[in-house]
Amino acid sequence: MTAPWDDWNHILKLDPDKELPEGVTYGDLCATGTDAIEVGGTMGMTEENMTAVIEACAEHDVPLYQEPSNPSVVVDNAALEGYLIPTVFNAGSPFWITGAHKEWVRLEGSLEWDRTYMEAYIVMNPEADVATLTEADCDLAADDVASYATIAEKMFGQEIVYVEYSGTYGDPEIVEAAAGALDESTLFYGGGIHDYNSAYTMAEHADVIVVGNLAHDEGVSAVRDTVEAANDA
Ligand SMILES: CC(C)=CCC/C(C)=C/CC/C(C)=C/CC/C(C)=C/COP(=O)(O)OP(=O)(O)O
Ligand SMILES: O=P(O)(O)OC[C@@H](O)CO
Ligand SMILES: [Mg+2]
Repeated sequence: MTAPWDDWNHILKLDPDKELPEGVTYGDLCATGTDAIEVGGTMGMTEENMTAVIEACAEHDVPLYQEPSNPSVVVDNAALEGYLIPTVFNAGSPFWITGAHKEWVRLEGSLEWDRTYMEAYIVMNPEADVATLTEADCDLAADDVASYATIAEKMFGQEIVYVEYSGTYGDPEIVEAAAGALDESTLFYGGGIHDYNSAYTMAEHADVIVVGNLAHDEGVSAVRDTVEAANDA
């Protein structure tokens, strides 16, 4: 079975609650060579700001995915290739593992299963909004992370495992341990990637690197450097 992310190296994650640097457009960011755009963030998400970013990226030739942080912000938009739905394996409450998902299905009745995909998150930065919201246990050693990756793949059938350091650069040895634990599943890494070298180091271990804040803080050429590193690694 082939999956959309099989040949991705780089994802650009755009946060609808954040501005772009002066003079930078969504079109410029879509043209950086990134393999896919994920629209999402933890705080400040609304249907309106999600839709605005989706529409701004819609006319550009890059696969577009929504990554909703809760069921109430999921938008139905023809420009979307699909939905990447988080589940947080190290969350403090089952709501962020299965509860939000159950509510989504209960409210919707049925979903577009053929374009709904899961991401098994392991949240590692205790300072990140996603960690506080989900009360994640971030006090994890490399063998803990590797074991979460193993159960995600082998016990829960997750096709994507996502080591998430949102806002800070992670420990490459931990990412390496997660990579070593996976046979089939695709490893996403995100957090603190800010230049060619930081991107290259993580892309040596992860299948796909995710770049977020850099787009909002620095802009196009910095993002392009990370795409180049992801493709080189
Ligand atoms: C069932 C549905 C439709 C949704 C549930 C989705 C779940 C379980 C979400 C929990 C994890 C979460 C909030 C994911 C959002 C994506 C993410 C990790 C964004 C990064 O957020 P940060 O960078 O920490 O936050 P800010 O950018 O808002 O500061
Ligand atoms: O914003 P940064 O730190 O690049 O993190 C990217 C992404 O993993 C956030 O969900
Ligand atoms: Mg963020």
